[in-house]
Amino acid sequence: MNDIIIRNIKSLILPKKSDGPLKGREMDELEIVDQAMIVIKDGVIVYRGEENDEHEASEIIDAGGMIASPALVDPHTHVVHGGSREHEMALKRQGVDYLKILEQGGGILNTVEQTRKATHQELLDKASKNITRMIQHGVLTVESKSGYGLDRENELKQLEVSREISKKFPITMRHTFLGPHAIPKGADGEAFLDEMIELLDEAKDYADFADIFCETGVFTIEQSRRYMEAANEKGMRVKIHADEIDPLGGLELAIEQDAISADHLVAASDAGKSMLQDSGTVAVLLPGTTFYLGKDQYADARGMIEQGGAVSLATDYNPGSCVTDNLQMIMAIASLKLKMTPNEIWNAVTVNAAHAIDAESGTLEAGDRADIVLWEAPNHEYIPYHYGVNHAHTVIAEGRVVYERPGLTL
Ligand SMILES: N=CN[C@@H](CCC(=O)O)C(=O)O
Ligand SMILES: [Zn+2]
Repeated sequence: MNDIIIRNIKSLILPKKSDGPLKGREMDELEIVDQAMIVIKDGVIVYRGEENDEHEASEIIDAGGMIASPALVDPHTHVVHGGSREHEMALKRQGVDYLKILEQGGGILNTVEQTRKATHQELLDKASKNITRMIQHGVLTVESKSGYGLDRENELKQLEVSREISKKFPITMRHTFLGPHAIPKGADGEAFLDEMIELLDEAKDYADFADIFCETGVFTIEQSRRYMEAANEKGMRVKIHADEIDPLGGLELAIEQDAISADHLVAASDAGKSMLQDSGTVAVLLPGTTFYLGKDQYADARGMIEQGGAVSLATDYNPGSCVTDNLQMIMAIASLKLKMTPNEIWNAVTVNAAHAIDAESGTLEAGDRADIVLWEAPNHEYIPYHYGVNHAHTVIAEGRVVYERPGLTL
């Protein structure tokens, strides 16, 4: 006997299973099965496809004509941090630049102060609220970075909290050590980087990946290369915050260092974009950040896809440059500003996002974890179209309903 059958699914959205990320034209392919069902046993998929009468289960969920998909994957977040930075909103609107705020000791460094002050429990309680909202919005796989500690004690504290979240919630997590996220006030960049390279030996017991913020006034290409080489030598797969504001050649460096992902890429060079096709690096685009910083130039998703690259999307949830837990909002911005097609967007927040963090690919094959979302929407194109609201109605983690949208109490 199976545990659960989900019946009466209007359409089932199925990204294509593949060993690597979907690249170029493949990103526009999506299988849609109409009038579908999903059968689950012991938290894994037994069958998904056209509805039939061949299965029995102890529990039947009537999807009532909703659409279903694998749960979403958010492959770039800074969900563990202290404090908040709403006071920066006014500064930014007055035209003060994001990097200028950092240079003056604000921005990331402000969050560093607040994160250092916070206890483990305070960080856990705060991040739990964000994770709860992410789950309510249909996300069951999340990458989480450190980077607001900038010293041994506080970087490891962030990573410990991150690991505790994965025990507390029914989600899959990947943890990333982002020690070189900024240069602490008064510190020497080179000496600080040496410290962070040394810390990799301990961080690798807590984190799956090593990341660095390569940007003007933060870490140079040469420094980023030094860090990535050290991490690779220690057997850690690398990631990089690259070409977010200035075209430094971070994407080329990511590919040279066989990074699992290169993230941001708003100012990536044409040479870098053309190299994506033959690389194992996923371009993780964060258009919510461009939107939130009030900029006009977005990452060239079309150029990357048309040249055969693999593109993914993430919230980049963080307290300064993109304060949203809602990946559906990012799907809308990807449609409006990155000009990605609905199929590309769905692949970018499922299978390609999973490949960007080496997680299960979320294609609902038999044997896969039953992480599923029932969406109150007539079709998959509707979700990026009707923006800014939550379309997730029921979220199922490993075959268990963990969220159901509450109604009004009138
Ligand atoms: N750009 C660098 N790091 C984060 C922002 C962190 C912050 O502003 O607190 C990002 O990915 O956008
Ligand atoms: Zn980031």
